[in-house]
Amino acid sequence: MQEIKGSFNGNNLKIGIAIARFNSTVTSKLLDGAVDTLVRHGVNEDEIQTVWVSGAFEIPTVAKIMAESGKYDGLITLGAVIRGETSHYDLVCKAVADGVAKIGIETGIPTLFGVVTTDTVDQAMDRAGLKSGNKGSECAMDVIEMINLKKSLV
Ligand SMILES: Nc1c(NC[C@H](O)[C@H](O)[C@H](O)CO)[nH]c(=O)[nH]c1=O
Ligand SMILES: CC(=O)[C@@H](O)COP(=O)(O)O
Repeated sequence: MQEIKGSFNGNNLKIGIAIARFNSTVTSKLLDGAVDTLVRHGVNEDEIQTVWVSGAFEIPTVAKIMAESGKYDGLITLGAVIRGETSHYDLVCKAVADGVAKIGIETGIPTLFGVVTTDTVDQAMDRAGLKSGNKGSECAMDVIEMINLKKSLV
């Protein structure tokens, strides 16, 4: 049986990050985790470009532009959608998840979903480096693996 696996070697990779300012106390920690993990796996920090948008809802638009630019081997999207009093949470979450998912499929550029969607601030913070890990760091590992997996498949 032949197994094809992606390595976690980030050397010479160009990574784009689309990140929301909304809940920046959380998203900035996601970014720190992502950049730290990318660099620790060989990505040159000068080859990481971060693009800030207002809120998570704007992420798919910018990420699609980045994917189609040809400048990046892979993308990470980072945001924090925290439930409020209305149904807005559900609409934003679905729009962002659906939008980000299409980017990788439509463009072939590995695009990771690093948007935490939580009921409380504590849950979001827990996933930005506290007891539940750092979603940004997880996406950094996974985008490197996906890029290298793609290289071995095409
Ligand atoms: N409530 C949250 C938002 N809301 C803003 C939207 O993302 C969007 O910017 C606005 O609807 C204008 O298009 N955004 C988050 O990232 N997190 C939230 O909790
Ligand atoms: C995720 C959201 O859009 C939400 O935080 C907005 O809060 P609210 O539903 O109370 O307007």
